[in-house]
This record gives sequence, C-alpha cells and structure tokens, in this order.
Amino acid sequence: MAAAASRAVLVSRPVTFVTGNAKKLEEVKSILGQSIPFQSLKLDLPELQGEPEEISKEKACLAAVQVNGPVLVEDTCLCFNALKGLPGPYVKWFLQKIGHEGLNNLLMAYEDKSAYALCAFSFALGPDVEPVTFLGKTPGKIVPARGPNDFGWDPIFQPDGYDQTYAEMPKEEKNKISHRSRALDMVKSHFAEAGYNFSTSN
Ligand SMILES: O=c1[nH]c(=O)c2ncn([C@@H]3O[C@H](COP(=O)(O)OP(=O)(O)OP(=O)(O)O)[C@@H](O)[C@H]3O)c2[nH]1
Ligand SMILES: [Mg+2]
Repeated sequence: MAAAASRAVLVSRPVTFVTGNAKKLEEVKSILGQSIPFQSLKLDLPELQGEPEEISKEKACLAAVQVNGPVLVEDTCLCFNALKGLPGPYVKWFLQKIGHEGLNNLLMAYEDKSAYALCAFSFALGPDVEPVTFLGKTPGKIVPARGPNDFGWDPIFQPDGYDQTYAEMPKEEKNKISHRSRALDMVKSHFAEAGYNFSTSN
C-alpha cells in the first residue's frame, strides 16, 4: 500500500472508455466495478484492417485525440482455428451480413469447430503517448445458436469446460471467464503497478 502510494502518478483527467457498443460498456462497468473509476463516451471510431493488437492501438490513438486525455478502448475478435483466426476482427461485419447460421456454415467443411474470443484493450494516457495493449483470450467452440440473442455472437460461442453458450450463462458467470474480463484483469494490474491516480472530474 505504502509503496504504491509513494509512486502514485497523478493524472488530472479521468479515464474515458470510448466505445459505440452499449453491451460492451455494460460488461466493462460490471467487471470493473469500483476498481477503476471511468467515464464513457459513445463514439464509433474508424478501424484499421490488420492484427487485433494494431487495430486496438490505433483506436486508442484516435480516441485520445478526440478526448484529449486518458482513454481506454477495446477491439473484440472471434477467431475460428480452422480458418486460421478469421473472421477475427471482422466478425462484426460477418455477423451483420450472414448472422449466426452463416457463421456456423463457414465451418461446415471442417471438423474443427474450435474458436477463441479475443479482447484487445488499449490504454493511452493522452494524444502523442504510445498506447499499451492487453490481450484476453477465452477458448471454446462454435455451435448452433442457443440462448438469448442480445449480444453479438454470444449465442454461438461455447467456452471450453462449459455446457452453456456465453448467451445461456448468467452474466456474472460469463464475466468471470470472458475474454473481456481476462484482458481487464491485466488492465487493472497495469494501473495498480503504475500507481495512477486519476482525477474523477474534468
Ligand atoms: O457475443 C458477443 N460477445 C462479446 O463479448 C462481444 N464483444 C464484442 N462483440 C461483438 O463483436 C464485434 C466486435 O467488433 P468491435 O470490437 O469493433 O466492436 P463495436 O464496433 O461494436 O464497438 P467499438 O469498436 O465501438 O468498441 C461486434 O459485432 C460486437 O458487437 C461481442 N459479441
Ligand atoms: Mg468497432
């Protein structure tokens, strides 16, 4: 405690979590609780093509310019092992165009239905500061849709070791093992190690 306090880094602005996705925000709020105070900003940032880490970093740079202060962003991927990681960061567009059934059909020709959910959080202290990225991964498999259809591809992703899809699981259960909570665990550790002390008002 004393060690962390002695190297506290005072930051005069609050952290802003920037996302256009209300469901992500709901989960981030519930996972972080009071551990990292943050405010949110609904912005649909343009996204580069490329590797998840790079997409996430670039989102953080764009967000930091918009906010002109410390920002947290994330990019989420759903990666099929038989397709060498695709659709990956492009799952949003696949989901919009071909839906849960189409995503299942992509794997029709393959016996391997294994997949992983990947979350890449990036944090930047401000514009012109290189973002740091934290990856959280949950392995599982792609199944025909089961459960409520209120968040993305949750109904077709069944995490390893569970009989339920993400959508069928109680929210608290998903939040214990999800790609998002694993990445946020690393964000929390990073904040604790850096000793950040963010102002909670502008
Ligand atoms: O079933 C799900 N369980 C999840 O835990 C989850 N997290 C994200 N998603 C969906 O996967 C795509 C990621 O794209 P994405 O990271 O670019 O997000 P986004 O564009 O919606 O928001 P943002 O980029 O403004 O933050 C979008 O279709 C999201 O709805 C999820 N679906
Ligand atoms: Mg997006």
